[in-house]
Amino acid sequence: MRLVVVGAGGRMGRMLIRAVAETEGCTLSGAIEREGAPVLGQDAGVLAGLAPLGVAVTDDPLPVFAAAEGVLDFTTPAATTFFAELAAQARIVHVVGTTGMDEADLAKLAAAAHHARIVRSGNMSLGVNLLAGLVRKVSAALGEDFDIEIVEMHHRMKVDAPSGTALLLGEAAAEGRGVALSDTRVSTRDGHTGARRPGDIGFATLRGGTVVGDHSVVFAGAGERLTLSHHAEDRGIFARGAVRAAQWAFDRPPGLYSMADVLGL
Ligand SMILES: NC(=O)C1=CN([C@@H]2O[C@H](COP(=O)(O)OP(=O)(O)OC[C@H]3O[C@@H](n4cnc5c(N)ncnc54)[C@H](OP(=O)(O)O)[C@@H]3O)[C@@H](O)[C@H]2O)C=CC1
Ligand SMILES: O=C(O)C1=N[C@H](C(=O)O)C[C@H](O)C1
Repeated sequence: MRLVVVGAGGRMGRMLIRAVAETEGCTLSGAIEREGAPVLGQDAGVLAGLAPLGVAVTDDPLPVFAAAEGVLDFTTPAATTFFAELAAQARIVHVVGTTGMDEADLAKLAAAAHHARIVRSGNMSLGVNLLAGLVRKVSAALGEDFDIEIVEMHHRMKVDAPSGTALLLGEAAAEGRGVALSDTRVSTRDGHTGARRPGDIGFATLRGGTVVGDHSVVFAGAGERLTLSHHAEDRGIFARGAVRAAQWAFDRPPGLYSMADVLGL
């Protein structure tokens, strides 16, 4: 499968180039960065710490998308909505790992999915998607006597909060209870907050150092506490998940899919 990596110079972009190069049946057919990026013109393989792959990083996605079968996109919400339109026009698979997208961004992805095969997830790892299933079950089993708090920590460069993974886990917890996360979500607490409202799903965000991604879902009851956690140690888990998602989506009809669909969970 001929795959393009957009945001090629980023932390995930470089991991994605490596994952494509290491996956049998996949080739890197293009690498895109934004206009003016310092890595333009560099060989994508060298950029990712590999031998040269003969693919130069460019800021012109049109000819690159036209010659590809899929695009792996871990960039920014603005870039992802732009690439979604191009991927839909080119009728290629679009794997979206970008987080921090708002309702308007998601509506644009849904529109593009009428023509494109889009796989989107706040976390492309097997472990987190299994964890989401466990959270859904535990949340359903325990009910509202147990308060749910989601704690996440990421590296100091992360720009969005709560993380896409925390929100994915929050959605799973809310589904387990049969409620909407939008009605129960509490993402900030400061000052005299009053007592915790029954049924709230709380989020706490920590940022610092080089943490790849830690998530815990705490179920706190009267006299006991259950915690389900995932610790990402290497960004390779997200990159390999993204390549797997692209291969899975190759022969699917247009639509918006999740990593749970890819993994058959
Ligand atoms: N779903 C998942 O499993 C995972 C999701 N993520 C998410 O992926 C996203 C990226 O994370 P990370 O790699 O750490 O971030 P980085 O900032 O390191 O990488 C993003 C890259 O995209 C580039 N970029 C921005 N705009 C454009 C554009 N218009 N065209 C081409 N390239 C562009 C940036 O360039 P520049 O810096 O020059 O602006 C940068 O190189 C985040 O939203 C993060 O939360 C991360 C890991 C796993
Ligand atoms: O920005 C990151 O680094 C990560 N982002 C994703 C998120 O927002 O959950 C996934 C992973 O935790 C790393």
